[in-house]
Amino acid sequence: MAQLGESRVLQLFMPMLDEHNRSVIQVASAHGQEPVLEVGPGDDCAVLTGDNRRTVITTDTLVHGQDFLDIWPAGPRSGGYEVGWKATTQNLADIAAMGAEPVSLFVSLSLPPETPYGWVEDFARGILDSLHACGATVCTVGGGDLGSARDASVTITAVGRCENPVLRSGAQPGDTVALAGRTGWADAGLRLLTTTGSLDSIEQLPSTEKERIERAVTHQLRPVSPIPAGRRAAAYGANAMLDLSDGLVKDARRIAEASGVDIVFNDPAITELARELVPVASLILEHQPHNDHGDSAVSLARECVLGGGEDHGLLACFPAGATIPEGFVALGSCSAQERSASRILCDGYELQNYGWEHYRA
Ligand SMILES: Nc1ncnc2c1ncn2[C@@H]1O[C@H](COP(=O)(O)OP(=O)(O)O)[C@@H](O)[C@H]1O
Ligand SMILES: Cc1ncc(C[n+]2csc(CCOP(=O)(O)OP(=O)(O)O)c2C)c(N)n1
Ligand SMILES: [Mg+2]
Repeated sequence: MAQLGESRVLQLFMPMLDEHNRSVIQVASAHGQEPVLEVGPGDDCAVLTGDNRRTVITTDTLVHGQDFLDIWPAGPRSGGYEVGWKATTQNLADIAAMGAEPVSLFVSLSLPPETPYGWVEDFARGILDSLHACGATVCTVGGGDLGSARDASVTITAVGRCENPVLRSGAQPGDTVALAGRTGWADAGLRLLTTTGSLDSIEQLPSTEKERIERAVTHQLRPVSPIPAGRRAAAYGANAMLDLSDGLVKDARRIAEASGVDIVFNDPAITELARELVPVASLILEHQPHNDHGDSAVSLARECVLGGGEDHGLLACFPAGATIPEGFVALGSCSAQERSASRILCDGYELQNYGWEHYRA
């Protein structure tokens, strides 16, 4: 990067973004939609054209050392491709969680000068491939910024459009609580990447187990959020929704507190979510025998499901008796808040202290 200079670095990946934007605008106009990006990268600002819908905007940052590692202890890397992918998914999920359609991304990238220039090409490819994998079919890249920093970091701002935003505060007693996408897999992947030593040994495992372990690692490095499910939830009348970034219990509590309800998960639904993770948990335990909730693979799989962040599934509350849209699985229901603070329960027990906390000592 230091040898190329800023404008040559931009020239490396801008054609890729311009081509993407042109094809998105073509797809949008073929569907009778107004092209949302009137002026893309290259001027002082992007210009987005309006339609009658509301605009939703969010921003999220990934920092080397805190959110990803260049080389993980178990061997795999988070290069430009993985960082671009993950930053994109994380922002798309927040847009989808409002019941909105992502229409443009703004990408601010700070890199150490010694970063190899291939990194930024991979980064741009990662953004575009995440858009594709998540089903964000009409999302352009409106622009961004390049800078240098000792540690790599990326901040993406995403813009979306919707008719009626689905907030966290609308859940009602009696609502069905349902999940689209996954929970627990990215956390299992993080544990595999950081604590199990080399992953070479998985080559000897039966193919179904090997496939699950690879799936967990992939969910940490390149998470996929079911973006169209957000708009579907809104169309089916969802009262509240958010994306799971910090863990099922912690994020469910955000809906519960904002709405003034309790949330009660069904134990069999949670057990079912954890089932496929049990063999992955076994491998983690071979290398790291203790966890906060006991030391059996079953309890560790459950801990990942309840407390693991970064899968960016969508948790939505649907009115009692409403049809749950395709792609969502019912996990429980909302009930009237019984105490002074909202509670998250499962099978009569209160669930506490699960989830990711940035400033934990
Ligand atoms: N530095 C900040 N300035 C203003 N608002 C912020 C800041 N950091 C977070 N927020 C707001 O606090 C809320 C929670 O943030 P966050 O946990 O990052 O959301 P999410 O998990 O959906 O990405 C969001 O509405 C966000 O806009
Ligand atoms: C090196 C490294 N350490 C720890 C983690 C785990 N981790 C980092 S951030 C996070 C939670 C989600 O991130 P956040 O920025 O809070 O997302 P938001 O809630 O803003 O969408 C988790 C589980 C990681 N991915 N990489
Ligand atoms: Mg969110």
